[in-house]
Amino acid sequence: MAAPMFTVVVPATTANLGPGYDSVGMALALHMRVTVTRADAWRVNYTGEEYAELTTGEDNLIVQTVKEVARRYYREVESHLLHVESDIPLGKGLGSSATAIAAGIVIAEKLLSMTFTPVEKARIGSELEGHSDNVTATLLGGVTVTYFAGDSMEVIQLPKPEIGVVILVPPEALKTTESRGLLPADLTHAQAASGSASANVLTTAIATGDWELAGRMMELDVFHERYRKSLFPSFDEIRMYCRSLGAFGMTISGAGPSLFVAVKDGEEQEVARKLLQQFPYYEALALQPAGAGARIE
Ligand SMILES: Nc1ncnc2c1ncn2[C@@H]1O[C@H](COP(=O)(O)OP(=O)(O)OP(=O)(O)O)[C@@H](O)[C@H]1O
Ligand SMILES: N[C@@H](CCO)C(=O)O
Repeated sequence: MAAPMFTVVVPATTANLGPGYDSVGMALALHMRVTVTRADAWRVNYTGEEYAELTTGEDNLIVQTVKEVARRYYREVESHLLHVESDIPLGKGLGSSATAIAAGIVIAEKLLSMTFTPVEKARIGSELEGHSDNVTATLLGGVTVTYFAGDSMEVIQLPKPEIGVVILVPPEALKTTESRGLLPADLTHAQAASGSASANVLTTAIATGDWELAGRMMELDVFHERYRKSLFPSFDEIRMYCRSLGAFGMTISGAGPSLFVAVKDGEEQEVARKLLQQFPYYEALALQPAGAGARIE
């Protein structure tokens, strides 16, 4: 068998952070690793039971992304074996599909000997994912704030925040398409103005490191939370309990079903332990944000 050529490391993400719907994402120090080896046909090997359900041939999302990037640049790409190890829960609101797309973009860039700018990568990823929040954060790392509409793509990258993170992960996955299907087609002008205001303050507070304020804004979403939260057991009780523990804020992670809790740096283990004790339905992951995005190791 041929020797491995290179390994791509890609971070999980939490998207939206409340009112930053489809725009704000944060990379998390929880990773997928994809090792690439020359092979006669495309094949993907997954380690671990959770990922065993995924397709392993040309229809796999990582492979499709590699081939789509090559097609867009009128290039041919040879087939490879991809060996995937991931600590990222699948379909649980931690950007697993975005990590697959980001891995595909970075693999294509390497195999085709191309160099994309960060914004080019974010644009390709957003077009494939359909929205820009988690795919930009997983590609670039830190916190990313994006505007993506048609031909227009704007990206602001903020450094890794100095906070701790707790992610509450329930046992059942929830497809993003299903969760998006719960959202209304329209909001009133007043609702849109309120959502825009809380998102503006959220991102400015993150940029200035004011997480007390950012955490309060995380809980003032009008775009999606009220339509989704009934799917997540004990949502309001968890929010109240997080406040009693001194957390900055709690909201849905991405499209759910996981929940994202922002806490003071260094308090994530203790808050995770207490949340697990109180809400044993959820697994509690104590994490840190990640400064680096998808990269070759
Ligand atoms: N490592 C991977 N390799 C190939 N396909 C993947 C991989 N990870 C995720 N996918 C694809 O993405 C789907 C899950 O995407 P979905 O958007 O529903 O969840 P998510 O990305 O984890 O959540 P969210 O977008 O809310 O953060 C899987 O069912 C699978 O089709
Ligand atoms: N912004 C997306 C994130 C999930 O991919 C949503 O909330 O549907």
